This record gives sequence, structure tokens and C-alpha cells, in this order.
Amino acid sequence: MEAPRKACSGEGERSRKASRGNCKCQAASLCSRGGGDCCDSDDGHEKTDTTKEELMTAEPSSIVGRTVRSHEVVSDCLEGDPSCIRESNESVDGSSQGFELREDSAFWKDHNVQVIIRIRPLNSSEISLQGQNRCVRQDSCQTLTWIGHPESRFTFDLIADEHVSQERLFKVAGVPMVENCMAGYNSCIFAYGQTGSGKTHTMLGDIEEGMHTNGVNSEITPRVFGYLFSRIQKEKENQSYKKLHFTCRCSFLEIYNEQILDLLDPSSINLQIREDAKRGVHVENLKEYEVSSPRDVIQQLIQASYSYWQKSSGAEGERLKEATNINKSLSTLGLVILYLSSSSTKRPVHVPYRPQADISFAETFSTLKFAQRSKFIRNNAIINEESSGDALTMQLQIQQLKKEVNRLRGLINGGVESLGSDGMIASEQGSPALLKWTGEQAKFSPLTFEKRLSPRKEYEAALVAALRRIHDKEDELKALAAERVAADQLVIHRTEEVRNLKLRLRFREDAIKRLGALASEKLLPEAHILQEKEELLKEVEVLRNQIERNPEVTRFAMENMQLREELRRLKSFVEDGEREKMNEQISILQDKLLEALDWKLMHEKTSQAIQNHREVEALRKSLTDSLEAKEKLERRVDELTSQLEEQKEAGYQNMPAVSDDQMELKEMVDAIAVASQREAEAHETAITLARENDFMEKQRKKQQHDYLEDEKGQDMEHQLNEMLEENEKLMALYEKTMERDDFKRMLAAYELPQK
Ligand SMILES: Nc1ncnc2c1ncn2[C@@H]1O[C@H](COP(=O)(O)OP(=O)(O)OP(=O)(O)O)[C@@H](O)[C@H]1O
Repeated sequence: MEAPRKACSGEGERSRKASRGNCKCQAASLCSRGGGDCCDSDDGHEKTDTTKEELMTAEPSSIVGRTVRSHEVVSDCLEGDPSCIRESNESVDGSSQGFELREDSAFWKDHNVQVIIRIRPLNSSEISLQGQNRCVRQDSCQTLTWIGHPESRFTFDLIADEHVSQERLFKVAGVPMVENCMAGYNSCIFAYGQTGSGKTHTMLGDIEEGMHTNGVNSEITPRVFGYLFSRIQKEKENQSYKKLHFTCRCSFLEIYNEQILDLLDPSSINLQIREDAKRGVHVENLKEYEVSSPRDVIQQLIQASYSYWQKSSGAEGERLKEATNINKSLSTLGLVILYLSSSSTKRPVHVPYRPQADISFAETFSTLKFAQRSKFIRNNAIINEESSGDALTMQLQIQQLKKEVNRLRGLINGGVESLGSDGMIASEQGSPALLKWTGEQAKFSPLTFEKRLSPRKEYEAALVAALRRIHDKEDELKALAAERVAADQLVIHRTEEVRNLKLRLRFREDAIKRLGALASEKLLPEAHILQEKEELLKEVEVLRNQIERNPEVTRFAMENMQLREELRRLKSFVEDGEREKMNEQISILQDKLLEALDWKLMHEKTSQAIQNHREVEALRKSLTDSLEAKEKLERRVDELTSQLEEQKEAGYQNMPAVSDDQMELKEMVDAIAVASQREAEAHETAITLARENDFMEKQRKKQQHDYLEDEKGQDMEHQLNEMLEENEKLMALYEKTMERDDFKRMLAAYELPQK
């Protein structure tokens, strides 16, 4: 519906409303078929479109209304909308009834896209085919369920059941739209639905009857024009002192088989859609006729309808072409709606369903989905409006925008009348349909608007860009804040690490002190080890705490620190002659190490030597005892041997059982065995000692300490050599004895072990 052109012939005072009212208005209906279904009135600039499309059978048709407002933020609260009240659920014939629509003057005002579903009654042929079965069930004033498989629930702004009268529908949907137009906002209404679903009935009704204002069967279009002119009249009367003058013009066109036809001038065929900066998108050479009453509009409408029937030839091929183009235009419209809705959400809406055998089911479902998508255009606008952040951000944005507005106003418009704070520009971010009211230059078409008002377009684009910049800055701020938090965390961890490192440093210092004490023999090795262990446990605990607190950060921080330190060291290593210093230090450390080693070896050698000496003494004694025993034994062996020789010579073959001698011999052999064992042990020990001495000797030579000068050492070595010689003699004697046949025989006789 349109707001009439309103001119003020008074003093030139241009209130905001007068300024808006100075716009032209237009009502248009785009018909895919049949001029009788179309109406189009246009008096110039501001337009109200009434678009009608082919739709479906016994089931709902939808009315999509779009009002173009500058500053409204559309509420998304569909449930609880006071536009209707519920009385009862179902009538006896199974149809829903009792959801009474309530008038709401703000119906169009508060929403930029409204979708109304109208359910028509079943006709007689449908009843005869399917009885009272319906494919939808109304659940409330705003919700209905498509009773397919699976059932799908839909929500709309209003649902008019089959009992809703034409007049009621007009009051609910038509009147607020006219009021909206009178307030200066672009408006459009169109019907969509399957063929036979009731679009014509809803939008036009009985056109002839529409000639008589408020005819019971007349529908939205005639009623709207009737109401429009009454409102114009009322406006004139109310503001008679302003001497307002309204101009309304209308035009009617038909898009049929992809061609545009001027229904009020049938000779004008194949009109072209143009677009220029001044008028935006428009149909070139489309006639506009001034109208001053509802009767004028209806007359034009009837004339337009006749022009359709005059041209229709009804040829068969033409019908096919027509059907193809209808489908084409419908699918294009569907795509447009889909694009508008999904481009705002970035996610297309899809309600999966299974095709039904009954054709009405599928088509009804399709219509409901289409209508639902239309709703998303509006809903998305809300989302975009509300997605701009918290209150503080919003405040900041507003401040920024105000500044930007002032700046741009100076740059672009240069003194153009400033816009009110309530806003004359509606920016629906994210939606390609930037539908706006811009006062006297308003046009319905978004594209037209943008082209004709390029400075304002730039202005708005600049605003949008400014808003985007603000968002970007906000994001940057958030990122910085996050970085700061992370940095703070790191500082805390670093502090903790420093504390731990100090603790560890203290441990190390204590450890050095302990080593010093150990070196100067103030501390016993056992005590040192115990203390060292205790301190190390503490240090381990500190490290564990450090790691457990934040292993990741700590690890990274430590790595970082180590790398920095490494870098610093490498730098100074190269730059400050550190390499030379280090070489010096290494040689000093080497010297110190050698000294320490010498000292250590000295001490170790002395104590070892003392121990060795004692052992040698013990061995010496043991060896002396063994030698004495051995001498005795040798003497006795010699005696026995001579006895044996004597017996042999005397021919005494069998040894007499001399028990005392035998016992004595056994004891001797046992003693020899023990002595031999001792000898062997002494021999082993002597070899080990000789090796150790040899090692010590080499060390001593290295240290240039003439340990061999030590008399004790010499003596010990001497003794040791003697012992070794003695041992060798003993061993040789032992071997010799053991090799003797008579001794072997004796051992065999006494069952003694042989070597
Ligand atoms: N709400 C309603 N109450 C009573 N009858 C209705 C209603 N809606 C539609 N009808 C009737 O249903 C029939 C088909 O309606 P209509 O011609 O308006 O459908 P349409 O959608 O315009 O179809 P097409 O696209 O084929 O032109 C008409 O006889 C009409 O009177």
C-alpha cells in the first residue's frame, strides 16, 4: 500500500511528517497470469506493492507484507502476540475455528516483514474426494502443523483460519499497512500460493463489488484504496491549516511469459526494466494515471483486467509456454526469498519432508516453507541488529557512529537537512535488501533507492563501513585484552620461577659450602652424603612444585630463558673475547683438577700403603709359620722316605699297619694341604699387592713424588719380593714332593687327595 503524495502549500514549514508525506506513492501488483488479478497504482515515488502469485488448492495461501521503515527493530516474539486470541479449537467439521484475529494498529509498524497464512475452506470437489481431511492443523494464532510424515510445525505472524472474514483480514492486515503508508513508509503486500488456494479471493475479491466501498466480498486491494483515500481526506481535514495537497498516481503492469505489458495501455508491450540514478529500478514507459478516489482505482483495475482478456488467445502452445514461465517466475521469486533469508543467516533453511501421495500435501508444505523463508528475512534483520555486542560496545559504537555521521555529513551532504536521531535510514546489515525510507525521495525498490540517492547511499555505506571498523577495533581490543591476560599469567609464572631459581641457587651454595667442609675434613663423608641427599630432596620438591604448577608455561619459559641465556652467552662469547677467557679458565681448571687429583692420590696412596704393609706383615708371619711347618714336614718326609727305602731293600712288600706312623703321616699330609692353601692365598694376595704397587708406582712417577724413596715402601717391597721368592720355592718344593712316586703311593694308601 502507498502513502499518497502530499504537498504543503503553506508557509514552507516542513515538519518531518510533511517532508515524508511529500513523497509519491504506488501500489503495484505483479501478476504471473491474468491481468484481472492485478492492480497497480502509482503516483510516483513512494510505493506500496501488492504482488500476487499463482498458488495452491484447498490449503493456505500466504500474504507477505513488507513495510520499509527507518528505525524499527522488529520484535521476534511471535508467541503471545496480542493480535489474536484463542477461543476454541475445532469445529464439528474438523476445521479449526476460534482463533480470533485481533486488530493491532502496530502490526506492520513493529515488523518489517510479516507473514500471514490464510486457510481457505474446502470446496465441494475436495470434500467429495477426501472428505473433511485436511493437510494442516492450526494450533494457535501463530502456529500450525503440516500433517505429513513427519509432521512439521510452522510459526508465522498470524494465521487466519477459514472462518476469518474478508473484513477482519483487512482490519488486521490492511488497515495498519495503510497507516504505515500514511506515516511515510514504503509498503508491499503480495500473495503466494498454489493455484486455487485463494489469492485472488483474498487480494481482489469481487472487483465489481469493490466499486462499492466495503462490499462484503471485496478484499484487501479495494478496501485498502478505500481506506487510503478516507485517510487522505481525514489528514487534510485534521491539518487544514497547512493546506495539504495529495497526489496519487497508479499504474498497472503484468509480467507474462517474461514480458512486461502495460495493462492500462495494451499497445505498450515488451516494456523494459531500467535502472538509473534518478529513478532507480523502474519500468520504462509505464503509464501513470492520477487517481483521486477508490472508484478511480477500481476503474483502472477493471480496465486493466479487460485488457488481459482481450489479448489472451488461448492457443495450446501458448498455455504450455505460460505454464513454463509461471513456474520460472515462481522459482525465481522463491530463489529471491531464499536468498534474502539465507544470506542473512548464512545458513539456508531446509525442512526435510517426504513427498505425499496427495498433491495438496506437498504443495501446501511447499507454500508453508516459502512463507517461512519470507519470515526469516525479518528475523535475520533482528539477529543482525542484536548481534552487535554488549551494552558497553553498543554505547561505544553509537558514540563512534555519531562522530562518523557528523564527519560524513559535512563531507558528503554538505548542509543537507540532518536526519533525526530516530533515524531515517534503516540499515539491515547482512541483508542484500536494504529497505529504507528516505523521506521525499523514497522508492520502494531497494535498488532504485540506492541508485537515485547515491550520496545517501554513500553516506550509508560509510556508516556501515564505520560500524564495521568499530567491530574490527572491538575485535582487536578483545585480542589485546586476551594477550594482556596471557602476559599477566606469564609474569606470575616468571615470578614464581625466579623464586624457585633463587631457592635452587641457595641449595647450590649450600652444596658448595658442604663440599668445602668435606675437602677440609671438617665434615665426614657420611654426614656429607646425608646432608647432600636431604638438600637434593628439597630441591627436587621445589622443582616438582614448579613443574606441577604450570608445566607447559614453565617449560616454555625455562626454555625461553635458557635460549636467551644461551644467546647472550654466545654473543658475548663471540663479541667479548669470551672464547679466550674460557680457554684460560679451562687451563686453570685443569691445573686445579690435577692438583686435587695429586692430593687425593697422595692421601689414598699413603693409607693404602699402610694397609698393604699390615697385610704383608700378617702374610709374612703366616708364611713363616708355614715355612716352619714345612721344614718339619720335609724332615719327616725325608725320614719316612728313607724308611721306605730300607723296607724296599729288605723286600718288605706289604706295608705293615703301623698305626702311629700312619696317623702321623696323615697329620703331615693335612698340614701340607693347609700350608699349600695358605701359600696359594698368600700368593694371590702378593700378586694383587704387586699390581697395586705397580699402579701406585706409576702414579707416583706421574706426580713426580718419589714415593719409592720412602724406606717403608722400599722395605715393604723388599719383603714382598722375598715373600714371592719364598713362595716360589715352596711351590717348587711342593710340586716336587707331589711328583714323587713313593709319596703318591703313600697318599693313595691313605686315600689322601692328590694334586
Ligand atoms: N477464504 C475463502 N473463503 C471462501 N472461498 C474461498 C476462499 N479462498 C478462496 N476461495 C474460493 O476458492 C476458489 C479459488 O480461489 P482463487 O481464484 O482466489 O484462487 P487463486 O489462488 O487466485 O487461484 P489462481 O492462482 O488459479 O488464480 C474461488 O472460487 C474462491 O472463491
